[in-house]
Amino acid sequence: MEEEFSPVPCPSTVTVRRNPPRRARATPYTTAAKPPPSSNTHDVPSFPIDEILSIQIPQPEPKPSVSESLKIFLRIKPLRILNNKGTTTAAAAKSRPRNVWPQNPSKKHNNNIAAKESKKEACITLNDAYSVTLTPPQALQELKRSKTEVFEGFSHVFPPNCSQSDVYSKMVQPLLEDFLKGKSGMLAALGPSGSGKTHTVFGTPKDPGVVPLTLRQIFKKSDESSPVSLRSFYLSVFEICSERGKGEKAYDLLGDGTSELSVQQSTIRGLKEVPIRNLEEAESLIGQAMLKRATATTNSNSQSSRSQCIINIRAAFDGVSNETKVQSGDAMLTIVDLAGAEREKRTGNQGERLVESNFINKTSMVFGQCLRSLLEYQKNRKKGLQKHHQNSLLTRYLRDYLEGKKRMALIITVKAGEEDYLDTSYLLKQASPYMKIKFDNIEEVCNKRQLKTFPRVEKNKKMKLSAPKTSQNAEIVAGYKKQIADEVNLEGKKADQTDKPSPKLEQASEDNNEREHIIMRNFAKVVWNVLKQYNEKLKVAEGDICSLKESLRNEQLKSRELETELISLKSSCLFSKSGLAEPCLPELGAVVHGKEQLEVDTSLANADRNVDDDPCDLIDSKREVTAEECNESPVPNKNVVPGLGNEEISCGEQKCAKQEDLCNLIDPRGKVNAEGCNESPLPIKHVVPGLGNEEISCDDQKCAKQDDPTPSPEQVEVSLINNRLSNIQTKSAVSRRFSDSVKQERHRRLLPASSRSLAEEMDDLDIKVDQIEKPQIKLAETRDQEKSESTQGRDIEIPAPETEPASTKKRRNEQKKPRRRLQPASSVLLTREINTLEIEDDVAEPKGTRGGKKTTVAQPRSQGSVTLLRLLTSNLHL
Ligand SMILES: Nc1ncnc2c1ncn2[C@@H]1O[C@H](COP(=O)(O)OP(=O)(O)OP(=O)(O)O)[C@@H](O)[C@H]1O
Repeated sequence: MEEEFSPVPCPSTVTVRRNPPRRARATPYTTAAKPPPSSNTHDVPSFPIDEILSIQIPQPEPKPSVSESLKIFLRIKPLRILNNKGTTTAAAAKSRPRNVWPQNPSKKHNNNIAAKESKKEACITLNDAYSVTLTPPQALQELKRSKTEVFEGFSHVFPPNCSQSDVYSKMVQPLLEDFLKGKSGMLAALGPSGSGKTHTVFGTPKDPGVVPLTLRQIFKKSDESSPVSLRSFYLSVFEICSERGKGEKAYDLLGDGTSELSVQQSTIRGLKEVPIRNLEEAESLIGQAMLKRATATTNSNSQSSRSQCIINIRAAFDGVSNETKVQSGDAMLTIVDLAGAEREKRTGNQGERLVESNFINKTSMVFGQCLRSLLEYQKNRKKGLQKHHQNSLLTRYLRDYLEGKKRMALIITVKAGEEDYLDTSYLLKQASPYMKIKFDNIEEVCNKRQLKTFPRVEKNKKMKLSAPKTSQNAEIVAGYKKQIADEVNLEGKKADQTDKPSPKLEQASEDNNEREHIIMRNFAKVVWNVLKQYNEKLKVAEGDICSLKESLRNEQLKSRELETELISLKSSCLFSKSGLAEPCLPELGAVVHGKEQLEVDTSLANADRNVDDDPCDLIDSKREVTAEECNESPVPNKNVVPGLGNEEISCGEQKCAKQEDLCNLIDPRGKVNAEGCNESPLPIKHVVPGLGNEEISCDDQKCAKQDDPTPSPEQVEVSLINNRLSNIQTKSAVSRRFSDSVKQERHRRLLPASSRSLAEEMDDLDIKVDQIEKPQIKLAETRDQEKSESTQGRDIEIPAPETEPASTKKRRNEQKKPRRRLQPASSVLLTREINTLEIEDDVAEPKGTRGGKKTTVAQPRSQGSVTLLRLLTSNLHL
């Protein structure tokens, strides 16, 4: 047991397959056959648009036009015909003259003919249902004028012993089926006189022919298919004969009276179309027509037809389908019994009968010409169709059939006797090529404009001679007839309460399904094409989007590179700035300038707080400003520390001490402006590198006052400091109390002789410079002088420090561009002397211990200086 549960030893090597074998993606075709798994119902596959778009829809092949050959039937007349008694008699002997003329006078002669006919052999034998063999008589064979021929290709060959029903079922039944479906058709009987055309078409009461059997079948089907028939049948019969060889005339065989029809062009007017409601009425009308037809007794036929007889059976579909709501049309079934061509020798016709015979032969000839022309036209359509139909009234009436536009059938009746060999041979040779005639199935085209809404009324007066036009209306709507018939059948079935649908109904539903299928297929094709076009456009748009994205990415890279380059340039320029170099770029300079301005503002704000706290400290912190005011000139002892907010530009320790001592005195009058500095004859310029307002000149302050009478906090602060310091200076004191001229005079008096000359020179320079300066500055000076004078004897109120906008300050700084002025050497010496004098004066004053180191330079003070100092001191205390 332990061995069974022992762990399986690990293999020495393990093969891990990382990528399992992949299978090809299943196509819709492969997946369609498999049932969808029930477990993956939530996994909706992606729409296989690619596969669908790749499918090529096969284009439907054009339907070949439905065409059929001309059907030609052959019926062989029996040599011997059974009589009513059941005995066999010769066909010729059986013929009983009815309209006796010309009658054979000798009864004996007829008996001889019958005897001869019984002894003769047949010239035509039936090979099969579609071919016959024609054998010439022995006499002709000996003369070698003719030989045995085989004629084949018939639709059907009716043997001599065939019945009328056989002929009907094989020949007429298909036509009748199409006729009931709404397709018109025509059947014509051709053959020599006495061959049995009339017998085939009409028959006898005991052996009815095609027409009676058709009528029977029509009413039989009508009764069976639709109890409430929506179809109406009409019958019209007329004949075309010659009138004494002068022309053709049409007679209505169903009319009364003269029954002559008016023929205009191809239209027969006055033809009576009798509605037939049942078989009895129809047979009665047919019998009436047969009695009126012109016949005559010839040697070939005791009751030979002397006219072309046309029977029309029209079916009118007047009902309306409940489903399709379309109206029906008509169909026409035309049966023609032609007069038999006859040879003069055989018929023995003379006189008027001979004229009739010529007319009959001519009509038969034109009929044959039309068929041959149609055959040639179908073989070579470039040749054109010969209009032989215009040569006879009958062919004009049957034009559409003879031009192959409608379907027709021919039955050739022949006699099988040896003496009939020539007639039969001639006819078969003529008719054999007709078997190649094709009829296009153009009748199935439905023209809805010709549909009729209500049942037709009887049309007896007018009838168009052109049969195609008459029947076209009915044939165009053939498709709808079928639907109506199906609807009728459906109603009939409903009445019978039978669940099983009729074949017609199924056919109708199949037709509807086929139609819907065709519509949906065409619609799918259109949608398919649209989808393909959209797919192509979508691909193009995606390509554009990709290119735009690529260009955008490139632009972003370029922008980043430019930014990096700009930053490097800024950094390099900042380094250059730190080395007291000008900014490399204006923007960078502006940035640096703004930064410096911000630093200055910050420092000034701090100074404001210091001033508020202790004006003396303010003086200390801003001492360099005062030093600049006083020692902007290239004085050797001037110390400039650029870049520091509290750069100390000290004129000497004793000066600072003096400032500290005098701060309390200056404070109440702290509003004294610093323009006093400029009032000195020396143009003093103050430059403090590293500050936003590096150069603070008294001239600039004056300009600022002109622009803005309300001093900014910084201005007030700086001016306060400067004034305080300048009050210490003798020069400043003097300048506050005297005008320029007085000041100059005082300078002259105070300065030594050597310095006085220099001072005069400096005055000249100053005057020249002042003349160059703007008038505003002069006005400001004047105003400041007045203000300074007005401040005498009253306290100066220091306005509360206000925050000056940075923009205003910047503008003012921009306007107050520092103007460097070169000073001559004499001016330098004079300034130095003045400073020395001031320092000496200051030193002479008693000083406190505050302010740091004190300069202990002891120089002898002149009397004038002492007086001046006293005067200044006394004035300050006023
Ligand atoms: N198949 C047949 N069976 C029995 N009798 C026939 C047959 N064919 C013709 N007959 C008879 O032959 C005779 C002549 O026939 P029919 O009148 O039909 O000839 P036809 O071709 O019409 O001649 P026509 O052109 O002169 O009018 C008729 O009496 C007819 O009954």
